Amino acid sequence: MAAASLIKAPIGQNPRLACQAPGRSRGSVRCSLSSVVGGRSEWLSSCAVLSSKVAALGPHSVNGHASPAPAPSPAPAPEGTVLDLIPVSSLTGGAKKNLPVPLRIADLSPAPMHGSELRVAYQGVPGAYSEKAAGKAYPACDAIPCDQFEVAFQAVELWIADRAVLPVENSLGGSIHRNYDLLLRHRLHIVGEVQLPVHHCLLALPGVRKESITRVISHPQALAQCEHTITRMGLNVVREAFDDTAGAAEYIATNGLRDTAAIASSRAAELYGMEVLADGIQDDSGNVTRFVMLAREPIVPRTDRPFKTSIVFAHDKEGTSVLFKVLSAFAFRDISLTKIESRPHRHRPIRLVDDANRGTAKHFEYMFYIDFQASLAEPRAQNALAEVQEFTSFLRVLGSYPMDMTPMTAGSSSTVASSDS
Ligand SMILES: O=C(O)C(=O)C[C@]1(C(=O)O)C=C[C@@H](O)C=C1
Repeated sequence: MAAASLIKAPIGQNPRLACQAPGRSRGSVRCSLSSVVGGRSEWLSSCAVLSSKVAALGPHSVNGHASPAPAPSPAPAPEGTVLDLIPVSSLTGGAKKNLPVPLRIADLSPAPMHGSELRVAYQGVPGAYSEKAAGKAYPACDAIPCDQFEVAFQAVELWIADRAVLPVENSLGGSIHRNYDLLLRHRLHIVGEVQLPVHHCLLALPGVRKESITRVISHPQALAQCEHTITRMGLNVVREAFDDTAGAAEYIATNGLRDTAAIASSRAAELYGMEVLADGIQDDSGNVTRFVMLAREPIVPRTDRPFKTSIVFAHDKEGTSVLFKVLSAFAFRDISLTKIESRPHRHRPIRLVDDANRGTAKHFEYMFYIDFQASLAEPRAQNALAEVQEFTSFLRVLGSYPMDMTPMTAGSSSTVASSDS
């Protein structure tokens, strides 16, 4: 992929949740990104800050999506007024409206809302693959577009959304590292996974011919997934990264760009009045992206269907030798791993070896992410984790959730791999 420059996504027809600089909020959620970085106590206090910001927004909807957290509070009655003396049951009509509504069991339950009421945050604008993944994970949900992955996490934390559906890996482009980092920085739980066949199209404004295109814009993952096909098509183009695939199509349409094409879905073509110049341009017809479903509460792990468990761990002294020990804890119990990923440890970026090691070499410390095929309800998984805990200085279970068992044929999109909806 050619070096990519990031185009600032325009604020187009699609309202979406956005992170904005303080003081620039226009009906969207403002959030302090730096405040959510750090340890647990920092995280908790930052939640309080973010929650109070949402409360300060009042009972209005956010980009058209009602937020239940800051419910309209009744005007407080002055102490010792007549309201204190009248039994509630004897009040009718308007007077009753001013009294607090009793909490119901449903208000206390962390269980998700059902059916069309479930609000699901995704990154991108309508027509993005993430929107389709949200619909596959939670049919008939109210899908909430967010301009960044971080915003989707915060939308769930702040009760603006009930779930987030975010991509973590693709069969051609590999891992979406940003979401691995965010999983660690936030306290959401993985409650399901969904695999989506991704079928890319080359879109341009109506009447534009391939020969007049000098630039192709899209999400970096989509550019990577179509890299060879675009080259093979003989297009003499620069490739530039954009926030999301559908956003790239929208940008071309909004600005009337006749020298630029977007890699996006056929649904994005319909939504933004674009023409499909080429269909199925992903380098492999079996191109699949795996998304995870995130919630504020974990689901109860079960053993009556195939489950997957995702963990992240680190060790502050032994470095990568701990990896060998951890892998053996799973191997001895016949537990298969489906994914292993490493990310640099933020707070220990580079360590110079000391004199005793007589070297000048530098190395990084890593956080390791592992997905294994077992439910946390299984004793073998519990025993493996108990052993892993002995070897590691940090261990967190990101979630134990039903596996998406959809057969991976291009175009298939039937299974919902979640037991929480
Ligand atoms: O840009 C989009 O349409 C997205 O939903 C994002 C995304 C990704 O992040 O990988 C999702 C699926 C495809 O792999 C390409 C892009």
